Amino acid sequence: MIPTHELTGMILAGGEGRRMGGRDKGLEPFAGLPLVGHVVKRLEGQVGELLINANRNADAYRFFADRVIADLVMDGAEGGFKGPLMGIYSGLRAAKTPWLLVAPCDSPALPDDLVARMIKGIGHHDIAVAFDGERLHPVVALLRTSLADDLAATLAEGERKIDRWYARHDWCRVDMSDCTDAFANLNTEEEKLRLETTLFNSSAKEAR
Ligand SMILES: Nc1nc2c(ncn2[C@@H]2O[C@H](COP(=O)(O)OP(=O)(O)OP(=O)(O)O)[C@@H](O)[C@H]2O)c(=O)[nH]1
Repeated sequence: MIPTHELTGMILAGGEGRRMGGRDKGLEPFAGLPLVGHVVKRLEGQVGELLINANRNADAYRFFADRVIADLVMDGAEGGFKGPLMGIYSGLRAAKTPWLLVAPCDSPALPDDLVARMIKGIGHHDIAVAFDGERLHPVVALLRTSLADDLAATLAEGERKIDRWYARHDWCRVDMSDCTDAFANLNTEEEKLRLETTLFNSSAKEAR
């Protein structure tokens, strides 16, 4: 089992948010909190250091994390916004622990016991990826930070697909088919409104 002090948490919030009009999705107000705040609640206290990976508004994100990191520049040729695999790489390099747990900023309903499930599910593998019963969620993953050099080489080859990089390694799925709804993510204003209503309704039901 991976102890908390050997695990860094990182919330990916480095995207362009094009489908949200170019807004910084992690800072979008959602059910009373900036979106990223909901994901912070799922991870805090269950990881050692908590990082947020963001390519803008670092000052705003700093409030929510121990450290804010931007995407690394590869060979002086690339800046941010090159996709989430670049964010994962930046996290693998920034983490001071043997393990990194990654979660996206735009999934506010992730399970409260996400960290425990991922730790239990990884067994002796090097990468664990959440599986909702139908699809994999490559940005919900637990990884060995010693994979950073390999990922650097893979990025240098031009690879940007997360699942293709995982497939080169000893990886496993972590079954979360009992909580498919937890992986709802929001990309557009419409999805944001719909999910906000769903979440508010469900908490109202729970309160009764
Ligand atoms: N670090 C980093 N994270 C990214 C990048 N692109 C996407 N992400 C993150 O990956 C997760 C999924 O992102 P998407 O919804 O596919 O992309 P997005 O840029 O947020 O939104 P769109 O531009 O509408 O596709 C989110 O947590 C994003 O913040 C990137 O270039 N760098």
